[in-house]
Amino acid sequence: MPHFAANLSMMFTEHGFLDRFQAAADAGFDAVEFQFPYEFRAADIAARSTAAGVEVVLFNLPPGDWEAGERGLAALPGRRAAFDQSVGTGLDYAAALGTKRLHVMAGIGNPADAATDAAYVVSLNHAADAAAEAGVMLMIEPINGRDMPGYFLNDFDQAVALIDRLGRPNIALQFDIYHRQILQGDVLSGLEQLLPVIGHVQIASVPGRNEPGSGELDDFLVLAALDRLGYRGLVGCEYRPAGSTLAGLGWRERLASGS
Ligand SMILES: O=C(O)C(=O)[C@@H](O)CO
Ligand SMILES: [Mg+2]
Repeated sequence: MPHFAANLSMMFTEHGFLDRFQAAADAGFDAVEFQFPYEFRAADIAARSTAAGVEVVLFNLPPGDWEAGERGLAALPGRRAAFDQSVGTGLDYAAALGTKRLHVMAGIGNPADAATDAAYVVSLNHAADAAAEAGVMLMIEPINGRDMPGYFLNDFDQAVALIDRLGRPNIALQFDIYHRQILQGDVLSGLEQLLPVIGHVQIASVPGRNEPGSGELDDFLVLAALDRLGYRGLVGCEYRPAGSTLAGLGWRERLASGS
């Protein structure tokens, strides 16, 4: 059975953010991830994750001005200084929380635009240098255009070609099964082919983005395939519980029992 991390931006939202660490631990998780921790002090988050005994395995770099529509800065030609600053902030939080994986959001932009593509490459190279010094892996994640219209990185082939082109050992693919199924399906072949460049996996049902096992895909078959393929990394539960978080956790027992 894969090693699961509760996504605290989507799960346990019955509690305030800082209380979600203990709630996840009480529900049997020893690892958590979340999207943006930046409205809280890193020291306060570290105190809560340590007290709860959960490892913080992944979060995102600051995404720019979310309210104004920004969804990451890496591919924005005019936002290089802000991107560099976001790398510093993300790495400071990672050091305080003991986190070894950071997701770099690309931003809204046209993948066919040469200046945008060039900005993305320069940004990722810069971030990879800084992250390598800190022993941190950077993740890039294709995101479907229904959830995030106009997102620059919206294709798995595009992401893998970029990882190859950059050739940086600390840049890997965040394979979100939910986005993959919406973007192109063929999930099992994708996992098998891309395993060497996968640094983190996330899961949610499609199309509802709810608990695994509640959508169009046989999520249990996919999770079994991850085991069979030898994936030993984390699987982030990046789903919105259909009801209460605890009531929705029965999928773990169903997975364990194979029913
Ligand atoms: O939307 C997703 O999928 C993510 O992994 C987020 O971190 C991006 O906001
Ligand atoms: Mg994701």
